Amino acid sequence: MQRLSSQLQQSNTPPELVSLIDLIAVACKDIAHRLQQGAMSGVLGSAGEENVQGETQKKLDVISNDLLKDYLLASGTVRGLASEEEEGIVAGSDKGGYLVAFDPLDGSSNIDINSMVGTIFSIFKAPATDAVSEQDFLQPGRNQAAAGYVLYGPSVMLVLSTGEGVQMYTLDQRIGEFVLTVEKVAIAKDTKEFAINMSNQRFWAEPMQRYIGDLLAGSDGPREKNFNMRWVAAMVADVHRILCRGGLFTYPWDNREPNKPGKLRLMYEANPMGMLVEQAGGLAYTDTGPILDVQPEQIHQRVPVILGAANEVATCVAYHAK
Ligand SMILES: O=P(O)(O)OC[C@H]1O[C@](O)(COP(=O)(O)O)[C@@H](O)[C@@H]1O
Ligand SMILES: [Mg+2]
Ligand SMILES: [Mg+2]
Repeated sequence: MQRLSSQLQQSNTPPELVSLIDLIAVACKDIAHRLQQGAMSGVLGSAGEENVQGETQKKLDVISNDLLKDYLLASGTVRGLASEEEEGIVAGSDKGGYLVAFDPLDGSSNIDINSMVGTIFSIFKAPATDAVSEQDFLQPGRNQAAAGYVLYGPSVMLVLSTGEGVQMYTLDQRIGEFVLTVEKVAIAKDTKEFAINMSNQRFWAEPMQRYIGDLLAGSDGPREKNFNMRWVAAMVADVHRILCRGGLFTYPWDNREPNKPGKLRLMYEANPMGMLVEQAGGLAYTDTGPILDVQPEQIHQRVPVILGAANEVATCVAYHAK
């Protein structure tokens, strides 16, 4: 049985990064415990506040954010934090070598129906500056030192990349430790499964209308095969399915709010998932090219996302080039 920290110590991961990932794992075990207690822990429902993006915060969004913040800031390994639930960056220790961006609770509308949610994180090396600023975070995802998520499902799983492929760990509740359960994740290049919120169909741009239209036409259409569709409404769970059994996931631009480039956030949703998908042999694109090459302009920036099976992502992207 290979535990998370011993597995990381055996790889080329710097010791400070091992401690940081370990700490994120500890915070997520705490979040998992509160989720499992459900209504008994009094954490369900809305906190009655809005976050910086005008969305209602769930109590658990706030609790998960505070837990991660407290654990990480106490550690001394973190120079600064950025979170979906924090308007600006939060300064950490001057001696900390890393910056962490996170979505403390992804898919939070699933909490009240006891469905899957997760925590997504992205880690960069902190540049050598005197005082940490938002500018330090605005690095392309290609620079990530590590990225991953914890999925709170029937089992609690930590999925991680430090740039040497993607590993999956499962929380062994008997010993309270994440143990290695998948050593090398690989996404098949072709697929017959896609994930998109179909209720937004009439709002999509024309290339996405055409692409999805051709998938829906199945064996009678130009793709000459039938496609299945899934949508969990938690990116973390939809991407987990893709890492386990393949597929394509997209949250495209749509014209409901034309000024917003998409729904998903670059720094703590698209970038970390982009790294995992590329490290597993898939592709992760936005409308201008690979997600990991996007130069961020602000920490809460949104991007259209198309990721998963390499050949299918390339096909979808080609519709946009026509
Ligand atoms: O409800 P929709 O429009 O289908 O959106 C679902 C998407 O929204 C998200 O829940 C956004 O994440 P948060 O819950 O962290 O805001 C994604 O995880 C998911 O893919
Ligand atoms: Mg999210
Ligand atoms: Mg969230």
